[in-house]
Amino acid sequence: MANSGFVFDIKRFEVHDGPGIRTTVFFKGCPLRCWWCHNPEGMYFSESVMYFEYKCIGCRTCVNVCPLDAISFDFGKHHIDRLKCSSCGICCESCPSGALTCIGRAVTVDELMTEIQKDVILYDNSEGGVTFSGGEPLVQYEFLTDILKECRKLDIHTALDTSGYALEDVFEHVAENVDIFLYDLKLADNPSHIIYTGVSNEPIKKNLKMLADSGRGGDVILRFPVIPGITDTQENVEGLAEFISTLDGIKEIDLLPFHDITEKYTRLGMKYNMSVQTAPSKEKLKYIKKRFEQLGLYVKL
Ligand SMILES: C[S@@+](CC[C@H](N)C(=O)[O-])C[C@H]1O[C@@H](n2cnc3c(N)ncnc32)[C@H](O)[C@@H]1O
Ligand code: SF4
Ligand code: SF4
Ligand code: SF4
Repeated sequence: MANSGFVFDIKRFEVHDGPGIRTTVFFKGCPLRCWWCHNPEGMYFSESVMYFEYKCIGCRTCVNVCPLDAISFDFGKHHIDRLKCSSCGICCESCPSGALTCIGRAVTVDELMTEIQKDVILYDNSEGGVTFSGGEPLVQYEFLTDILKECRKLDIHTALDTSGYALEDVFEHVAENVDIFLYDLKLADNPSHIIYTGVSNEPIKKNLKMLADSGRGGDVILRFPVIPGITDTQENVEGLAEFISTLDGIKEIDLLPFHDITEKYTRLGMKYNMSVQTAPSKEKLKYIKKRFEQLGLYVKL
């Protein structure tokens, strides 16, 4: 039994992560590397050091305390050598202005349940609950299962915001304790999926098909990130429509138009692969909406 897990955020009063008012718990770690990911701080399992330039007062405390000499000022500009950094967190603790922040912390099942239970009244009044997102929550499947079981005991509604990328038996085991799934579909073509996310889409399709075949299609809300030039092409939309049409019971797909987060990647010292920084056009969204409506789906935008 996993008594603790690693999370990077807990947001209360969320209204976009499933029905009603919800608390969203963001798990650290993800096996995918989607080019457009707006939560890059969730990709790595270790703590992520974020640097906010506008808060830095240039005191150089961080340079002096770093045990690995990973911080320097190059021509007056703060620099973290990410290859040297071990994410020990000492610089974040010592920074007087909050310019350096360490993202990610361990929480026990009890601590997380205490946090989740703070808003039980709101969940009850709004038919809401708790959503597990990330990163990819399935990576910490033992911890996730423990939390899901606790929520079920207390009759707290649960949603799993997932890429669906997991071994079949792991997915099946976790799914037993989940009320609804916010299940992402990104790219229909496998070679493209590998290029843009780093992994095959086969386990993702298989796990979704398994849910639909077991009569749980009605518990699935599909999510489609509309990424200009990558996922919003006619070829991809047709490919996904073809796959979705083989799934029983699914009634809804939510379109998530691309939004740019270049700044977050800069603060994390990570490379941002997206060359396009604009949202998809209204015409494109209209076309995609119409195409999925033709499958009899309710399309939320
Ligand atoms: C960050 S992911 C976490 C859950 C899970 N790993 C997944 O991919 O579904 C949550 C949602 O954000 C969407 N998303 C990620 N980056 C985005 C971006 N730049 N613009 C719009 N949606 C994005 C994903 O497609 C997914 O539906
Ligand atoms: S987290 Fe630790 S190793 Fe990394 S830069 Fe800060 S002090 Fe140095
Ligand atoms: S300790 Fe904080 S404020 Fe001081 S130089 Fe480092 S990042 Fe800037
Ligand atoms: S699967 Fe989700 S969390 Fe992981 S990189 Fe892709 S969008 Fe980000």
